[in-house]
Amino acid sequence: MNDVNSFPQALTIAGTDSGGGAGIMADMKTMQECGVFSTAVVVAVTAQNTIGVQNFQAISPKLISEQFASLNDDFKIKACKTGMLADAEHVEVVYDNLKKYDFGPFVLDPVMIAKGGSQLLSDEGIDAIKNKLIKLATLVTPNMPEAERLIGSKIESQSGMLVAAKKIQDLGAKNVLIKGGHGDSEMVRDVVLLENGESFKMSSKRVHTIRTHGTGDTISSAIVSRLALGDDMKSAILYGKDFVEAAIKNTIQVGHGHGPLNHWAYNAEGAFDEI
Ligand SMILES: Nc1ncnc2c1ncn2[C@@H]1O[C@H](COP(=O)(O)OP(=O)(O)OP(=O)(O)O)[C@@H](O)[C@H]1O
Ligand SMILES: Cc1ncc(CO)c(N)n1
Repeated sequence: MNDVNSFPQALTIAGTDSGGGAGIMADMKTMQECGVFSTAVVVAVTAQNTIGVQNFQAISPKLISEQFASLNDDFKIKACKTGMLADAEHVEVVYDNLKKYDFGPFVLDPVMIAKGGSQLLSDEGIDAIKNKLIKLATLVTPNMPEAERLIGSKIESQSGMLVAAKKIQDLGAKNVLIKGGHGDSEMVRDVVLLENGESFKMSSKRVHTIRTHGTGDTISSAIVSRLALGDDMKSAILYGKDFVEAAIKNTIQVGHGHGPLNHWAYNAEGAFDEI
């Protein structure tokens, strides 16, 4: 008999972006391009575009748990990630559900503030991630301000990024990727610390563009996709970096502000040169 769940399936647990460039929308577009079937637990709905977040509302914890149960009843999720979680109550309900079900390796993207400056997670929510949810994480992927918030101090240098990664690992995450997209240095540097103690950096030339909406969602979703396909953590992270780099470099002209990435680009590099 055919196994109804033989096709690789991944899950994003996050907020929607009506503008299509970040959150669940960026996650599902990325997973689609990476060749996995994507599913979603909606934690919050934002009214958002490339200019900013105009409003958001979190979904009731009951309905969030019902979404988890629906997925568990019918799918075989091979890897999952979280994005925008809104507040402490919602971090807690996600924690409870991730403890309850086996959805494979868990990538925690500790989304705190959108590119336009809006706060997408309350201070209590940040504490709940730091004290609880992070302990379930196979990989955590903070950007620089998020990493600083998690460790409670400034990161001043590249060696400081590795020290910070170690402190974040000590909070309970198995593997740590600190993303270096923020700032204006000519080179963008991400730092990785793996479960076995191996560390490495991923460097690329900064693309001078304001069209960087959803970079973090995109790299974490590409990593989750590769984990769902069976990659080891290091290969999945290296793939994620290549995927997001192509998506940033091959700009598409959409929206008036922090425009979305080109999620087709990795699979079609060169095809967008004339657009
Ligand atoms: N301008 C850029 N040029 C090249 N690479 C970039 C640029 N901005 C971000 N990146 C890369 O994109 C990935 C995501 O990094 P970033 O620090 O932007 O995450 P983020 O702040 O979580 O994103 P967001 O909150 O918008 O989703 C990293 O691999 C980073 O190196
Ligand atoms: C819903 C949502 N999730 C994440 C981000 C961060 O990219 C955003 N701007 N909006």
